[in-house]
Amino acid sequence: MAVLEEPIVDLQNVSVTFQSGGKSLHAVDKVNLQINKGDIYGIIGYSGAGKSTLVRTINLLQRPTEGKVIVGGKPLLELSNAKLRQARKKIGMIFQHFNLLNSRTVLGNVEYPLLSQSISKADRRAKAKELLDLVGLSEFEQSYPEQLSGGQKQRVAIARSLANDPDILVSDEATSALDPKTTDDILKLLKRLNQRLGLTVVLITHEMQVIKSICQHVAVMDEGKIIERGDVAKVFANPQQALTQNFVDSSANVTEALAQIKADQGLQSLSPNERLLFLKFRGQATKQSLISDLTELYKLKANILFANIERISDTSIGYLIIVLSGQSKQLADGINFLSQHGVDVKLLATEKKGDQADVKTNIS
Ligand SMILES: Nc1ncnc2c1ncn2[C@@H]1O[C@H](COP(=O)(O)OP(=O)(O)OP(=O)(O)O)[C@@H](O)[C@H]1O
Repeated sequence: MAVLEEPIVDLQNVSVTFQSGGKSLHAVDKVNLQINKGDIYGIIGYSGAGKSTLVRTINLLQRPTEGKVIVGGKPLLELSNAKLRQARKKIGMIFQHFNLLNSRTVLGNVEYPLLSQSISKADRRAKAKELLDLVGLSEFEQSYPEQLSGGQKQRVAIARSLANDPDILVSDEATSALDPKTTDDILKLLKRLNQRLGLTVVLITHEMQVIKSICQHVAVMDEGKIIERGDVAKVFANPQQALTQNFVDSSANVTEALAQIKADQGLQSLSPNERLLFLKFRGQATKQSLISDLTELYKLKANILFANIERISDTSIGYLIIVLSGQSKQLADGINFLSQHGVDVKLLATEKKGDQADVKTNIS
């Protein structure tokens, strides 16, 4: 759905400090975050970055130590308990482990949030059935959670989170326990709900694929702070922070390939006229035949150990890990040639000079 220029979530200077063992831990540190109505906003970071703590301030499941939490124009910290309860109903939440009631049927789980509403039993039932239909689980209304797969359980949790017609859905690692195909199905469902119901989705994850597949905007979090944010394609196509770059690299399986190459004994046989290189191509550089130019212009041979392309919106980032071999002057000239053509070149390993034929590596 179209994102409106109207913040539905407005966190101003929000901090959460925990006291443990006589020490203060700044789980969230003076964060400002505005999320517009209709957006699908992803927050990415490694474990412990503060993502859960931050999103839990949106419905005051976690009260901030300082700052303002304004949701739908209302300053939540200033509301009476009754008004806060009403405001919270407009913020649905789903979790990694679904949090379903095992003693209740699927239908019973979806009806549960409506029990405190003053609506008739028939209307409550009709609403729950409608929601189960929306998430594609009508046939399972009399089943119990333990009879369902992980993906189905998450669909029940999504239906339940929609019972009070929320404006915002907060997803706390909702796909982390699911396999890739089921993850994809759940993300598509969230996208469909965003488009059909105009639901604003705020999701946290440690996986870039999740962000790439449905989010319009992203914030990268580290040590309680947002270190980079913006349009998903812009942030990931041109990361300004090393951590953001790490997410892009691991999404392209580069991190894994580097670890494998490091562990590989074949690396030990690098000879003095060989260089192990990590090349990153972006923009124009992905469209040129630079590797074959190395052979023609510098008589160098390139043995490709790993190749991949990460597509982010209309930008491609190419990754190559190669062993380049040739005479040392030409190796230096060839590497220079690549750099001059906009390729990011990292020398991963070279034979160590001296008596021993050890390999010196830069793979981190
Ligand atoms: N109730 C609490 N009391 C004390 N420390 C806490 C509490 N909740 C979270 N923390 C700490 O705050 C920091 C941020 O935790 P948080 O769960 O928000 O991170 P996260 O990015 O969501 O990571 P994860 O994905 O592992 O949950 C961590 O160091 C965590 O141990």
